[in-house]
Amino acid sequence: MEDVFSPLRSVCPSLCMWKLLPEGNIASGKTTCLEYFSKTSDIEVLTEPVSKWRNVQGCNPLGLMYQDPSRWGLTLQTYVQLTMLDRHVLPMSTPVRMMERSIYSAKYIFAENLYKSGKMPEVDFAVLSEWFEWIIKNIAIPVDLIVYLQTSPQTCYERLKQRCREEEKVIPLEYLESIHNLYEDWLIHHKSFEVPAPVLVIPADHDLKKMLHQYEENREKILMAHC
Ligand SMILES: Nc1ncnc2c1ncn2[C@@H]1O[C@H](COP(=O)(O)OP(=O)(O)O)[C@@H](O)[C@H]1O
Ligand SMILES: Cc1cn([C@H]2C[C@H](O)[C@@H](COP(=O)(O)O)O2)c(=O)[nH]c1=O
Repeated sequence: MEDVFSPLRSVCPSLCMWKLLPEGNIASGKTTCLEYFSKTSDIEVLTEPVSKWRNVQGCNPLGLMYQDPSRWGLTLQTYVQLTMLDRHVLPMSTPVRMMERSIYSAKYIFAENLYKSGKMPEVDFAVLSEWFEWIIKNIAIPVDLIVYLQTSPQTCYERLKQRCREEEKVIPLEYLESIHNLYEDWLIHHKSFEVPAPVLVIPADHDLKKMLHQYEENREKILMAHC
């Protein structure tokens, strides 16, 4: 797709090409956040390709992974990595892009969790890791801001049950606690992996009304802080 802003960018190189990633635990409210900002003009919103993860050529790697993580974890995570990369490299057609999660959280949070919990065999993790390292070394994946929706695992557990996605019915609270801890170590405590962009933390245990209020309060920081 043609980059419609390229003539202007030669005059002003920093011209508002702003890529931000809402990140957070499962059912923390990322999609709801994206839906809210999608009403703003000149923003492109890329939701997570969960429908692909639930149906690739008639197969459901997400469902298979939750049923038998040791057998299907690599299958799912390989496909998540591919579909995330595909989204990262899409040419931008608006000055601001919000992309739900990233190739980074797929690896640093979900693949890591499978491996650390003993559910991904070492060889699977090694192969996935080599793919990941090759990608981030050879393909530019620019990110300007991470918006971390910080929730308690308990809140996510309640929202997850309310959303009631068939594949996720087997998820226990402990799984959300592990994902939460990995996110906190990565984005808050800086204890695990390199963080690819500055992080804006938004407390996200609140009801929808308060969340929308917080999004408005942070609108400038979220959308255009660099311009
Ligand atoms: N602030 C909120 N308070 C209560 N329920 C919420 C809130 N934000 C989202 N939800 C609900 O929680 C569920 C998960 O939200 P969603 O935006 O899909 O999360 P994510 O995309 O992070 O998985 C949905 O049913 C959604 O309607
Ligand atoms: C990135 C990623 C996601 N998943 C799983 C976790 C959830 O069940 C869905 C995503 O839904 P959400 O409501 O947007 O959190 O996909 C995974 O297993 N591995 C991954 O890398």
